Amino acid sequence: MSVENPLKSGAIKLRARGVSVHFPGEGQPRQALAPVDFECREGEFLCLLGPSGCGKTTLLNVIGGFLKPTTGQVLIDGEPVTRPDPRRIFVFQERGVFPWLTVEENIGFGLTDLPAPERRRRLSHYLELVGLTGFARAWPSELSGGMKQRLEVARALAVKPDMLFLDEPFSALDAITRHTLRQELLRIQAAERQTILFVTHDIDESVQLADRVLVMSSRPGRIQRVVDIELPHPRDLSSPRYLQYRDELLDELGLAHQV
Ligand SMILES: Nc1ncnc2c1ncn2[C@@H]1O[C@H](COP(=O)(O)OP(=O)(O)OP(=O)(O)O)[C@@H](O)[C@H]1O
Repeated sequence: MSVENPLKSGAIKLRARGVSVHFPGEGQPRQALAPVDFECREGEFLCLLGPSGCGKTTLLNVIGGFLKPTTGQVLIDGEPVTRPDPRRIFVFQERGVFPWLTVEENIGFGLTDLPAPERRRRLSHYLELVGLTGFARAWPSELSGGMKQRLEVARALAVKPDMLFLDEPFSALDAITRHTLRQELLRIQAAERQTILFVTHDIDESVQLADRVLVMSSRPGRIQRVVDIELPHPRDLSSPRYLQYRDELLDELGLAHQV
């Protein structure tokens, strides 16, 4: 079945052109990222998929303005990225929430400039969106790992970022929680129409979530292939088309037919 992807004609939000990164090494600099070129459209869910050490985080750091590339540039809304921008929010696996603030204080952290009624409205909207209503006054230490991760997503969304970057946000969680949070992220994205760049080394995660998967290979990291996942949501994880995409990506990463 072929599903026309409306994102294919949307405006380009992010454009990476010839982005490469060398880190200083013993002797000569080590190339972590070969020149990469890609685009991400408004409202798209793009996954960067690749093995450990292929440069996914390095690329994300360049896109976020935390790291200057050795060559090339990243443009967001046509503007070169030169430094971190509070309109673009990162969610990392280990970054965690602020343990000294309650759930609602965590979500409200970036909202202090808003008038009180709007702040209250956002707090209750995002508490509800991530299923934490009833835990507003709880401390992070009273939450499970999955709830903390939902809190982190709520905190990121509450400031209404124009892009969301997620670096393996669910990888420390158990398989069931991970699966649930992926569903929730998709539900939230459908409601909020966020543009999302999601880093993962999990093939299933990428097929379950992405509109497009950029498959990366290592040493130096490069974009090996771009795969459009033309499946409607919610995705049936046992459908022949789903399994076909999964096999295709396994094959692409050289993991097919291994025992
Ligand atoms: N600050 C740094 N200095 C030197 N080398 C670095 C630095 N950061 C990353 N590297 C190297 O760059 C390469 C890519 O690392 P990166 O963390 O981007 O990979 P990754 O794909 O995100 O890996 P993982 O999935 O394990 O998080 C690795 O070989 C790593 O050792």
